[in-house]
Amino acid sequence: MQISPSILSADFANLESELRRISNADWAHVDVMDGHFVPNLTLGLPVVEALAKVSPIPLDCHLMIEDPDRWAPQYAEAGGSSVTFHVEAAADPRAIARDLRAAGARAGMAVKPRTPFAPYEDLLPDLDMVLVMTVEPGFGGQSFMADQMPKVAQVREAVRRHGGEIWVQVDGGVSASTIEQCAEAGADVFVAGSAVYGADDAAAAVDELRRLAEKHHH
Ligand SMILES: O=C(CO)[C@@H](O)[C@H](O)COP(=O)(O)O
Repeated sequence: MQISPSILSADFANLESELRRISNADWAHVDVMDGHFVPNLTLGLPVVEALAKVSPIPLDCHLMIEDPDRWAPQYAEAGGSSVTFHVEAAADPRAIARDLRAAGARAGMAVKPRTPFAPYEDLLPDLDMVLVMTVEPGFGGQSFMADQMPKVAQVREAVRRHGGEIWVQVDGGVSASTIEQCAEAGADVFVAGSAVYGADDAAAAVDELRRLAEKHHH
């Protein structure tokens, strides 16, 4: 059970100190957006490289970009301990996952809300994490899509059948009022942006999310 606060809702002028506010979290979720795969533009390789040098916790890079086949391994080399690409943008998702592992990162594959998981189940042996988006990617602060919970349960079941340690991550609208249904459905890594960075005490928000998710840990 792990908490990965999204720095999309942090103060981008002070990212080093914003990372220190969440040093009790397991990961710092870094939203890389290219203005093409999603209609928003955030940061890229040089910023990830700089953050990796100062972050007290490992970086969980979520690539919302075109051509992850070309770029994803470079985020591992830049210091991303976990790197997640979108299957919708991938030409050869298995090759990306293998390249990520070869570069020393955990390999994550993300699916947007309208993308089914079943066609990609055979990729599980090459994956360390599946990210089920619970909003349309692109922006923080959107409403949680509870209709994605059956997909979370489906991924959890596939992971159980497959065996091994593959994490199931949820991202988008995760807060104190929605995290329990995610955990109940089978998620074990929780991304939360506005629920953490919008709180006066970000570390306390992380602790509270962890406490709520642990109630449903199975
Ligand atoms: O990837 C994304 C958005 O595309 C997320 O990481 C959001 O940034 C999460 O923000 P909240 O919904 O928790 O505010």
